[in-house]
Amino acid sequence: MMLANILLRFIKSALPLLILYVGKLIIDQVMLLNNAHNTLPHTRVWELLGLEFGLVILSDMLSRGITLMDSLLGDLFANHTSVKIMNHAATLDLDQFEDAVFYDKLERARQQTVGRTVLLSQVLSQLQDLITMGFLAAGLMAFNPWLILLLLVTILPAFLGESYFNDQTYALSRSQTPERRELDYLRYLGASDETAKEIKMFDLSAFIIARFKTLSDMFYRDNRRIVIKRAGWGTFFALLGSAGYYGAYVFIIARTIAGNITIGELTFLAGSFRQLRTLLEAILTRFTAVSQGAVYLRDFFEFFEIKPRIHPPAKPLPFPNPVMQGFVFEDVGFKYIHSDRWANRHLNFTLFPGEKLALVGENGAGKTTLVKLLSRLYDPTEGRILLDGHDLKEYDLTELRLNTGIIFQDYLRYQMTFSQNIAAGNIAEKDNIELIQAAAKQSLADELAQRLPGGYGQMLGKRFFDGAELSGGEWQKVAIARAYMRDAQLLILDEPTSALDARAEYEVFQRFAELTKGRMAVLISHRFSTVRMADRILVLQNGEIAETGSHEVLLAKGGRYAELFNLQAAGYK
Ligand SMILES: Nc1ncnc2c1ncn2[C@@H]1O[C@H](COP(=O)(O)OP(=O)(O)OP(=O)(O)O)[C@@H](O)[C@H]1O
Repeated sequence: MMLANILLRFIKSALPLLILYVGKLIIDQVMLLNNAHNTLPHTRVWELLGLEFGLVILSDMLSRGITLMDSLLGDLFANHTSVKIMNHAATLDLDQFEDAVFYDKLERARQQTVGRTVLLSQVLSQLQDLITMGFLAAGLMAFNPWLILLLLVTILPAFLGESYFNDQTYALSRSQTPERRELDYLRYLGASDETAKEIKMFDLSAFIIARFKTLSDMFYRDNRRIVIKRAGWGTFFALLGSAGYYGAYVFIIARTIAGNITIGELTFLAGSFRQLRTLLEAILTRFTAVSQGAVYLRDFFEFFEIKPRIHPPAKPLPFPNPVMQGFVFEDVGFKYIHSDRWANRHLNFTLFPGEKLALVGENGAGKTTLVKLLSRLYDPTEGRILLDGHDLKEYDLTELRLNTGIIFQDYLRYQMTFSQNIAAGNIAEKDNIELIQAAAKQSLADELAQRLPGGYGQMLGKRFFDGAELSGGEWQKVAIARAYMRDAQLLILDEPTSALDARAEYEVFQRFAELTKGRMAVLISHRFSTVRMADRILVLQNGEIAETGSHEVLLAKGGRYAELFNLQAAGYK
């Protein structure tokens, strides 16, 4: 399609000169026939007119074909780049997403797919117009080369001016990316199904709108400065261009009056000149758009230059099945990107095959961070994690993920069907309805599906038509089912039961214990009724392990665990 587009444009670029030249022949012929003494037949002039008509029709048809291909190519380009961005984003690490600089890049790259679809056709049009100009200029050149020079000298400042202002606009918009992100966020806060409840209750809309207005006014003021300057200089340069054009026109007319050239040549030259000027203007305007597009394209490529830091080894070890020795943490420490604080430090423990481990500790103690390290969402800043005697980094990442079932406290509520929400735990099995139902039974989500009008095909969430909204605990049951979708050797539940009622939580964990028999499991919970079911408990404090042992041992010890346990127990007495 691209090649056909180029070919059509190339053919079309020769037509203006041809049409003008045939026009010149027609006028010269008419002048000849007008001569009173002439007795020549009229056929030639009609032939020429027919030829011109044919050329104009051809030019029209070529234009249609080019527009059609531009629009098809533009759509393909937009789809292709969106997919490329999503694919690349999928390869990147979790901590890269948690970085504001990265987010800005992603945001700017994303904008390219929407805003730059016409770039391709603009570049091609630019080439086409340049070739047309080349043809026209060759015609002019035959007459007087100085005219071309005059035209160039008067038009050049405009090019330079435009490219200067492009850089300015780009620099400004680049510096505004964080604020633009905030603007988008405010727009979302101000009008979205997820935020409406709180915004209404706390009456925050005036506050949000005021902030939005402050930011958008600031953008307006910054942009206005450049736009006004650009308009001023643009007008001046355009005047210069027109002066050059009319200077040349005066010259041609003078020569015609003096009888040095024919009327046909006058129309040809004046026509070439007018077209050259129109073309130059078009090229100039497009030059702004193309060079703006080109500088923005840099963001696009910058995004693709970001490479993930966590990658699979060249020769990965096969994932052990079954795991024989378990996971060993050797003095593991971890700091989040841009943070000076250790979120985890000096972690030394083993997760044995078949063991149920519970992590307890106050908010921010480092429990979630520990399981993210265990599932290799992050690599340790210091120390290492071994699986069956080999560093976790030596295993294939995909296999490791497949062998780890993890449900986070901030799991996603997919605005998809009930069964898709469960299948998210192992999307390869999305059509395996038996497996989905079995997983739902384990997590108590099955009863819920029976009550929904659409059953397993019921759309969940409020975003799409006919979606059913679930309660917090109901969503959790659906999310927990995801953990049972894969035959993972390590299951991690990071507090996904906090919204379950007491009976449901008890049942969920009973089943969890049964189902994970022989497999490794890590539970994070603030409810000691749940925690005490674990074989062993790690008590985390400020990112480090303060105590470890079974519920009974830790209670008898009378340390931190006993203190937290008694605090909670006292509330129930
Ligand atoms: N993505 C992140 N970027 C930077 N710092 C983080 C990030 N996530 C957590 N932290 C910091 O790391 C520390 C440990 O957080 P973590 O989420 O592991 O705690 P937690 O024990 O799971 O807490 P909670 O009981 O509240 O879930 C906290 O002080 C937190 O501020």
